[in-house]
Amino acid sequence: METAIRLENVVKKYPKFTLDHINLELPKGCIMGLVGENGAGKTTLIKCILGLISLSDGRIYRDEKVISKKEIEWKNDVGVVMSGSSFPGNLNAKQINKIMENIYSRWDKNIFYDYLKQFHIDENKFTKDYSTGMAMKLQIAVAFSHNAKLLLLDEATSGLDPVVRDEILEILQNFIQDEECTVLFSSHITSDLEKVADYITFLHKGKLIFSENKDELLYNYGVVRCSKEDYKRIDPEHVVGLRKNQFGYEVMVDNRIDISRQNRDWVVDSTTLEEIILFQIKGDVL
Ligand SMILES: Nc1ncnc2c1ncn2[C@@H]1O[C@H](COP(=O)(O)OP(=O)(O)OP(=O)(O)O)[C@@H](O)[C@H]1O
Repeated sequence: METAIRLENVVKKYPKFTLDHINLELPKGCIMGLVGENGAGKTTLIKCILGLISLSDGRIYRDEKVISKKEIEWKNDVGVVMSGSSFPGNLNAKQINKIMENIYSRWDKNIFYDYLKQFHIDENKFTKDYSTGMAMKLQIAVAFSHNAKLLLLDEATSGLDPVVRDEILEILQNFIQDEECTVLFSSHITSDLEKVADYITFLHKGKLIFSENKDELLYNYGVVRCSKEDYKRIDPEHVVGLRKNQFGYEVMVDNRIDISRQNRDWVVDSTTLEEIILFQIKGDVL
């Protein structure tokens, strides 16, 4: 499978935080969900890819070429939605359309106006009078209207109601029908990622914990509910998290099928992305 973006030993150091030697491949034609607790480094990673911040070390490749900030094509090829950023308040969507026509060589006014209609955005309303959801929807409309090949969405669906979120997930799935198109999508709404992501990348305190195919992840991971004695019989190599409660141990393992075959009387449940993350972040010390 071809790679859209590759990070090689990427380090970004801030005084109290380090994005720590990230090696990551984003395959073309896929949606990758980026998860992690507040402050895990998701936005920092997206900003590194966009070249908005300089790297302390490492390299980022696009189509196997090192990304240079000066590349004009790169700007045309990327659609970006960052939570917290917005258009100047004294502009309306009509004016934004004019500005974008001058910025993006492949800007498509018709697509933009179709999204405005779909998202119920009044083209004459100034963005200062938008609700949070509307401001996000406008950013999304812009990101989708210049025939980008890569979409980088940072918390793009936060603050949106379930109906609009669903619409956006559907748009993302349609977008990657073109095998040249790729999405990196950070979100705390793990159910959204479970619905649409092909890969899940998990950052924790600036480190990459895993980047895996979502279906394999959900197939392989599971929770064993057992006694302390049984817990000791599980290969520690496969234990990714542990919770103790009054009834015994809950152990997150990454070889659910093997364990349930080997121990037919054990309770081994399938799990969710949210559980996998919670076990890793909040699990008891192994
Ligand atoms: N310009 C900066 N100067 C210093 N520290 C920074 C800067 N930008 C980000 N950080 C720190 O880097 C860490 C990671 O922040 P980042 O925004 O990447 O996390 P995140 O995973 O996107 O979090 P959230 O889910 O809350 O958006 C945080 O501790 C943050 O304070």
